[in-house]
Amino acid sequence: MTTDQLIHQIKIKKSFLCIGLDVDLNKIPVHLLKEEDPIFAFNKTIIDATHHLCVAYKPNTAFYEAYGIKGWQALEKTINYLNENHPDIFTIADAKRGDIGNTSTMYAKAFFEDLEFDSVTVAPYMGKDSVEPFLAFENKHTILLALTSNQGALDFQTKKIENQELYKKVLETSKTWKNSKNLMYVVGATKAEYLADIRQIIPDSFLLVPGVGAQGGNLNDVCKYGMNNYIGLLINSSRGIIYASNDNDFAEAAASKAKELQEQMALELNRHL
Ligand SMILES: O=C(O)c1cc(=O)[nH]c(=O)n1[C@@H]1O[C@H](COP(=O)(O)O)[C@@H](O)[C@H]1O
Repeated sequence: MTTDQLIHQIKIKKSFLCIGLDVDLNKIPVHLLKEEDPIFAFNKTIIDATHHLCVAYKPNTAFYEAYGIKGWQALEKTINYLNENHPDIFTIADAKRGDIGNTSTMYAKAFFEDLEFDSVTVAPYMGKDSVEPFLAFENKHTILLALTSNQGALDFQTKKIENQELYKKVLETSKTWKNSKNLMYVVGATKAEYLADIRQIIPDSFLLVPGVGAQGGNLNDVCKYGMNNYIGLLINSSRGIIYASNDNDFAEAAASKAKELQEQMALELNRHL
């Protein structure tokens, strides 16, 4: 999917919500555990109930890898279900990969060619030659970790080297890489106060912003400092939506939480556009 198509979807749906499909078998309704593939059954029901309220889904691959081959099969079924039934929805493999060049190429093939995701999250730590193999794929997006939502983000990302914070160096340097137009960036919703500075360096790029809901990030602050002329935001919530209830009404409860966020986003879009 191209960025223009994503922006078009945001305008149609009045939503820049990304729903995180972080499936934990200890948290899903017990009746689903009787299904042949409980993870896919859960995802399908959540997708059916929420697809009109969001523009993106983000399965975090850890939650699938943890269940071995069955988990990976559930991930494959989930992306196939999305691509067949909702081709207008942007898909993110949250895998946080990145390695020496030939290995990164294989990671990119796994997520872009085999599983056919639109994007993958990538760590910048190994530098240019670890990220460019992902950027080489046409109409696919590499979402680079810039400033993450967790406490440990302060251990390295905000530390200064050569008088500049490391996360700013990541943003600036990555702009010089081949096919950098295919980059988006992760900035945690818990770090909204940094967004004005971030927008100075990357005014036009899309940001994936996780951390509203369970981690306490504020949607209004993120929009105030992070939204640009192309909207430029995908705001993710995982647990706050998919585990709104662990009873028979889990899909309705998820849809209602997603709708709450979508309505706030519609207000922000009205204010901004
Ligand atoms: O790359 C991510 O998506 C990510 C980056 C980050 O800085 N913080 C962060 O929470 N995430 C992911 O976003 C999701 C947040 O989930 P909830 O806290 O349940 O909404 C998880 O899949 C995290 O792995």
